[in-house]
Formats: sequence, structure tokens, C-alpha cells
Amino acid sequence: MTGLHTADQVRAAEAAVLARTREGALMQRAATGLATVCLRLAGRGAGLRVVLLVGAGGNGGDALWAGSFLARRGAAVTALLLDPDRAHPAGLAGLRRAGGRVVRDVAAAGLDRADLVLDGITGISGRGGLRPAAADAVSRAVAGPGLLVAVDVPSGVDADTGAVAGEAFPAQHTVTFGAVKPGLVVGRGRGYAGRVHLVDLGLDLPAPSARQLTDAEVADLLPDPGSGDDKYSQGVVGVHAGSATYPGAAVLCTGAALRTRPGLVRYAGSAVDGVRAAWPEAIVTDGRPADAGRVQAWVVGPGAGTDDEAQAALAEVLATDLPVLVDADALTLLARSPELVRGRAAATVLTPHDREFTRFGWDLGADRIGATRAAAADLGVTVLLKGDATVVADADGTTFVNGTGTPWLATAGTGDVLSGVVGALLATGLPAVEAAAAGAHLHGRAGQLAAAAGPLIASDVVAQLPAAVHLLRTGA
Ligand SMILES: NC(=O)C1=CN([C@@H]2O[C@H](COP(=O)(O)OP(=O)(O)OC[C@H]3O[C@@H](n4cnc5c(N)ncnc54)[C@H](O)[C@@H]3O)[C@@H](O)[C@H]2O)[C@@H](O)CC1
Ligand SMILES: [K+]
Repeated sequence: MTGLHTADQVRAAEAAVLARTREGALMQRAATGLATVCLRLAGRGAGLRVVLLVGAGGNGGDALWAGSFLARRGAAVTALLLDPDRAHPAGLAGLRRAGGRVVRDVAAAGLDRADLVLDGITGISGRGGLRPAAADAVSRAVAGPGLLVAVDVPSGVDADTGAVAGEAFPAQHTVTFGAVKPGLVVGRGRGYAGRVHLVDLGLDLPAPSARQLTDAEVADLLPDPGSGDDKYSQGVVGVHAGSATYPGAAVLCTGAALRTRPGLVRYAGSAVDGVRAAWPEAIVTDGRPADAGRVQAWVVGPGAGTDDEAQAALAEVLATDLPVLVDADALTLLARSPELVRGRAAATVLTPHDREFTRFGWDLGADRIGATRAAAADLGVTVLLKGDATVVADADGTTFVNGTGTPWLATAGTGDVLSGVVGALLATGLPAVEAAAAGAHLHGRAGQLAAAAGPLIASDVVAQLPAAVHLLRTGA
């Protein structure tokens, strides 16, 4: 598990270490880790042309100390001071002692011929977008040939939310200290962080504010059937989706549930012919959900329409004591009558995209974790907010940020697949927040496998689910 810790959590944990270590020791530990990653990425120190973008705070201090370390390994290091009067004094003196050059004029920094650019403009205390001088230096760094490495957090990115208010440093790598911050993996910040490298500072951290699952953890949530299992004991999922005219959503959702947990899937709805033709393994009825037979969880909504019959089917499954996943058209219906889920004893999982989310009247600003948590608490449900980095939050605040996936998943029908995957996991009896987070992780891995073969369509993601489960188990 990767724990995601907020700036305040990291600051508090650092304060405890600062109080018991000699001055500067913690920063030097961070900077040594940073320089070590830089040497590994660059493949050499000798002759390496390094430019440091140095802001007014501790983040600039890290960059300056890392610069000294690289200079002692033979690199030609130039520090561009963006706020010369407030540059970290000890870091600056250290760089000068190591033979580094210090400039104030961006034109003299050599960004047009740098091998490596370290962004030490702002770290966890940065607020808002980059100021004009910093933005100018960053655009020259981007135009130049150097590898772009952010120190702790890409400057201009909010460490807690991933919000990007203006210009920001588009890093290829981010070397972060003590803990991974949420803003590196969620929202727009994820796109600015590049590959994230964690330098352990030995901090005594509190429980993380949010978490990212690993392949192995998701594999543990998907146990193989045992010799005592039969088709009913692995979790039977019910699907109410699609229509006679539009069977696609029903076919994708049912197929995804079968490919995730091939015990038994029961389909109830008007797309019976399409489902039967695509998945002879499913047990189908063209009646109401109550006619489907016993299930352990329901998926309701994809392609199911918003007419009176769809409304009645939604009310029917929500009146059961079973876990229910509400998606797509059923979200549109639920947004009009949210009282249907308030106070449900069994788990309810909502899987909105941004537009469906705002239909409930919930604000969706740049803080996607905060918005998802607030929504979950409002209705007492589990909310999975789809996106580049899908966020899953429970009513009690437990939060996961998904780390898998590919932009190729932004194509028609992949949401129907996700519903089927999560529904299948709900039917196995997993707690809703884990089923949703694990389902998003597995769906993302299947998408990555499908994308490896070229542009993907949703059916390819269904087809790759067994291989994705295998990959989670074996790492291969
Ligand atoms: N205190 C320590 O011993 C340690 C500090 N560390 C580093 O220190 C960083 C935190 O340092 P600080 O709290 O001093 O603050 P930062 O270095 O994050 O930056 C805040 C400074 O930048 C300015 N600033 C804020 N927003 C700006 C913007 N949009 N454009 C331009 N300038 C802006 C502010 O005036 C403030 O002085 C961490 O991210 C980490 O890199 C690490 O070395 C770990 C140890
Ligand atoms: K930075």
C-alpha cells in the first residue's frame, strides 16, 4: 500500500524529527536522496550540466544542497535564484563551497543547454500558480533539452489536492520526501508529477489521509475458489442494465462481471436476447430484478434508461438488503430522489463521472478527494468518482486513489465494464469501499493490457480481465 499524506501531516512529522536532530540534518538527508535519484536518472555526474530553479523556501534549500552533492560528483551546477534575498542561506553557501555558480538572470542560467533541471521553486508550502519570473524560467526549461525533475512537489501544484491554479512545472520525475502527497497522484497534479520517487526520511507518520492499492493487495482481495466452492458460493451478481434497442451496456456489464468472478451472473432486463447471445453462461430473464433469482449484489443502471420502469427497478433493488452499485442512468434517477439510498442498511456504491456527480448538487472543484468524501458523507454511501485517477471514498472518510489505467480508457462502454467488475467484487462480500477500489485497480490494469495491443474498445477490456487478474497475482 502506498499511503498518501497531506502537507500538514508531513510537516508535523518533520517537526518531531527536527526537534531531535542537528540543524540541517533532515534537509541534507532529503537532498542526498534527491541527488542519488538524479545520478541514477542521468547515468553520470561528471560533466553533467545541471540548472537549479531556486525559490524562497525549504524546497529551494533541498535543490541547493542536492546541487552541492552533484557538483562534488563533477557536475557543472548553476543555481538560478528567483527570490535572491530569501534563498536558503546554508544551502547557498554549501553550493558555493562545492564550486557551483549562482545567477539571478534567467538568460544566464543556461537552460537552453542543460542536461538536468531541478525545480526547487516551491514545495509543500507553495500556494497558487507560479509567479511571473518563475513561470518564465519554467517555460525556458520546458523549451530546453534538460530532464525535468521536481523537488518534492512540482511547483504550481497543490500538494494536497493536485489543483493547478496557473502555470506549473511539468516534471518528468518528481522526487518526493517522507511520504507521497495526494496532489502527486490525483487531479491535474498527477499529469505534472511524471514518475514519482519516494525518499524515505524515517518520519513517524500518522495514518495516511488516503491510500493507493498495490497489485499484490488487490490480488489478495480476489482469492482463488477453493475445493469446497460451487457456482453460488463465489458470489452471484445481478445485473439490470441495457435495453432491447441498446443491449451494449448490458452485454459489457454482464461480461465484465463474468470475467472478474466467473461463478454466476443473473441478468434481468429487456436486453435478454443480446446478453444471451454474447454470454450463454449468464442466466437471464426479461422480467424485473425480483424475477432474477437469488443474488448477493446488484448492478443497476448502465444503458437502462430513465423511464418509469427504470425508476421502479432502481427502487426495487434499493429496497433489498443487498449491496447495490448504482451507475449511469440510475444515477440520473437517483439524483432526483436521493432519499432512496439515505439510511440503507446494506452498502450502496455510486460510480459517477463528473457530470453525473454534479447532478446531485455536489460541488466539484479542483479538490477531487475532498469532493468525493463530502458526497459519500452526505448520502452515507460509497462514492467512486471516475477520472484520470479515480477516487473512492466511504462515508467514514476512508479514501483510495486509483493508480492504474490509461487515457485509452476514455472510450464508450468502459464505465459499463467497471460497473460489472465492481459488482462482481461486491457479490463476493468485500466491504464496498474495498470492492470499488480493487475494481477500479483491476479495470485499469485490464485497460493497460488492452492498450498495449493498440487503441482499445470496451470489449477488449472485458477480454483482458482474466489476464489482468493473473498479472496482479504473479506480477508478470
Ligand atoms: N524543514 C526541513 O528541514 C525540511 C524541508 N523540506 C523541504 O522544504 C519544503 C517546504 O519548505 P517551506 O515550508 O520553506 O516552503 P516552500 O519551499 O514549499 O515554499 C514556500 C515559499 O515559496 C514562496 N511561494 C509560495 N507560493 C509561491 C508561488 N506560487 N510562486 C512563487 N513563490 C511562492 C513563499 O513565499 C514561501 O516563502 C518541502 O517541500 C521540502 O522540499 C525537506 O527538505 C525536508 C526537510
Ligand atoms: K518543487
